[in-house]
This record gives sequence, structure tokens and C-alpha cells, in this order.
Amino acid sequence: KLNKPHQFWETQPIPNINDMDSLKPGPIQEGVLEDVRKDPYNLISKFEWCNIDLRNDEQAQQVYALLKENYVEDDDNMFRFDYSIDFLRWALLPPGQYPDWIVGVKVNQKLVGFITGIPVTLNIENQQTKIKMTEINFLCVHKKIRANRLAPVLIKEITRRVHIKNMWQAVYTAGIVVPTPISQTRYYHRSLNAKKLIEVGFSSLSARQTISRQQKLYKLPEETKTQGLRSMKKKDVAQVTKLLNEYLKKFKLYFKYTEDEVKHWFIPRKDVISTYVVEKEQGIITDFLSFYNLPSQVIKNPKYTHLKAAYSYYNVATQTPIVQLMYDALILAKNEGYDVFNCLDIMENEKFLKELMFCPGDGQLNYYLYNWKLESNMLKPEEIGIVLV
Ligand SMILES: CN(C)Cc1n[nH]c2ccc(-c3ccc(F)cc3OCCn3ccnc3)cc12
Repeated sequence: KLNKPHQFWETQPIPNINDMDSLKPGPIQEGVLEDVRKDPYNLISKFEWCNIDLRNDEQAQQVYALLKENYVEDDDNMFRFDYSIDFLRWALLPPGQYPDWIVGVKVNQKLVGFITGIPVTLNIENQQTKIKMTEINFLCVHKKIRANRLAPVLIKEITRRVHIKNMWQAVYTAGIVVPTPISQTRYYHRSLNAKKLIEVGFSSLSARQTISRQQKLYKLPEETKTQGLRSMKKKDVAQVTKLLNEYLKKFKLYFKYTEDEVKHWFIPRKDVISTYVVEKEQGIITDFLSFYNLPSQVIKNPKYTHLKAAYSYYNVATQTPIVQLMYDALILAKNEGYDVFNCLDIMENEKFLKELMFCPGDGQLNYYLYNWKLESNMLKPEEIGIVLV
């Protein structure tokens, strides 16, 4: 029966529990280019494939509307991600992007399904192997046509379009558990606007707590502390690229960045990505912090329609203590108008979570690799060096 749990995932080159000791590290299936289907997978009648051009306002608006109404919600269905068009262009139009990796399914010109891939170079476990692969994201099926088994077809189709480019691995994340996570990370929240978080139901007060007590507890200074902290500019790209690529070698899973990619991912974009560098004497950059803007729609609340959330992106602290750097990140996010600052317990984040008063969230984010057996079955969150938006 198709709907047996994981009926689809058991057909995919992903280790299941009893493969853990038998599979050798590396690709699970060797890719053979001439065996790749040249034509798209069949769709149920009236459904059509289309490549979405996010530079086109109408098409971008259709993607925005589909995600706004039908994408990821929190476990209590109180909030739903509300990715902006500018954010989607940042996330999905990086250097080297392939137009047929932004995949839509339409019924009578209406977008009802979506899935995306972007090209990445991933370092896995040992520094030698750098693998050109895809980062899969934004899998979304309209609420009204779920259980049509459209998601497995979207996954198979984007897999085919990646295989055609002679790439055989993928990295992706999800809040749900399907076979088989390589790491299970947790997310944490730091209150910036205590009153609003309580009013939207994101935070709750215990018997002894009051709103004004909470506001005092989470209050931040206006000014940042780190000498030389300033917004990143184009002239910083070369130094930030060196700093980031060097720093990421600490982890077992991380991307290799070209200067072009650093320019794309870190040059500040209003309401999308904020990056601040620490410039010392003679213009030397010693640290940087970055966070991205991802509001969540408050599904029903009389007073607010959105929760303004900043998400920790990449932070490299080589001279500045990481607690101080991230304290400044909180101050900067508060000054930019955010209600909450979110981060995962990956990289070195657990070094500042407690001291900066982050609270654990109610769910987890699982990391996955497609067609790759790790040397170690699972990676600890602090061994993960990649952030997926
Ligand atoms: C990563 N990217 C693939 C989007 C994505 N998919 N599934 C998810 C599940 C959790 C998180 C997540 C990651 C970091 C974090 F600090 C809070 C998070 O979710 C809070 C719960 N929530 C969901 C919607 N609104 C609030 C992201 C995602």
C-alpha cells in the first residue's frame, strides 16, 4: 500500500537503521548519467510542470502566495513562515543557479506545488572530499491537494534534474523525521520584544512572572559593545571569504564559499540579510556576525499579523569573544525592529545560548544527506557548519 509510512523514502538511496553498519562511507548509489530519464516524470492529468523565473514579478508573487498560505507551520499551528519575495530571490538566485531547479506544478495556471535546488560545494567529514551537489528547499504542496502523492513526484523530478547535471548528492533539512537524519538539532529563541511575544502567544507567563518583569529581564542597551563593529561593505568580501572558509574547517559538514558566493550571501540586503564586520587597525577584519529576516504570520490574533524574527546565519568570532559578538547581534536585531532572535544549537552556538538568555523552542530541525553514507552514523549539532534558510 502506497501510504505505508515511508513507502517512498524506503525506495531512496538513504541509509536505514540496519544499513548503518553494513554500508561503507561515501555515495550509496553510483550515478550513471546515460541512465537518467530525459523527460519529466508523469503528473496526474491537468497538472503541469513549470520552471519558475523568480525575477519575474508575477511568477515570484505566485510563489510568495503559495508559501504564505501553505508552507511550514510550528507544531501548534499558530505561526506560518512568511518568506518575502526579496528573501526568495536572495535564497534561490545565487551564483551558478540553474533555471530548471526552481520547479513548480500548476493546475489551470494556478501554482499548487513547488520545490527548489541550488548548487553548493559541500565538505563532508574529511577535508579532502569536496562534493558539488544541491541544497533542496521549499518543498510545498497546496493544503487543498495534499495526499495526492504529489510531494514524492516533486522530489523525484528535482532529483532527475540534478542527476542530469551529473550531480548525485543533496543536503536538506526538515522539522519532521523521515529516513534518516544525519543530525537532529534544536532551535532556541531570545526574546527582544517580550510584551509582543506574550500577546501573540509565542511566550507565556508563569504565575510569578509579569509582563514588566519580563521586559526588564530581556532589556538590551541601545549601543553595541564591540569596537569597530560596522555594516559589511563590498570591500570586505575578500577578507570575509577567507575568514569564513577558514572558520568552517572546524566542522564536519560545511560549504566552501567563493568570493562571488560570499558577496551574494552576506552583502546586506534591506529586510533580508544583515551582516556586520569587526574592523580593527589597518582595516583588518577579525570577526563578523549575520542574521536573516524571516517573519512568521500569526495565524489568528486580534492585534498582530506577524512575528518579526531574526535568524542567526553565520557568525565568525576569532578575536571578539563569541558571547560579546552575539550580544551585539541581539542589540542590532532589536534596533532593526525584530521581536525575537532565533538560532539552532549548531556550530558554536551553545557557547552563548544560556548566558544570553535563549529559551529552547518546542521542536527540532533535522539535517539530511541524499545518497551519502557518513563515516559516523550521526553528527552532533556542534559538528554541523551549515545553515539552511
Ligand atoms: C530551514 N528551512 C528548511 C525551513 C524549515 N522547514 N521546516 C522547519 C522547521 C523548523 C525551522 C526552524 C529553524 C530555526 C528556528 F530557530 C526555528 C524554526 O522553526 C520554529 C517553528 N516555526 C515554524 C514556522 N514558524 C515557526 C525551520 C524550518
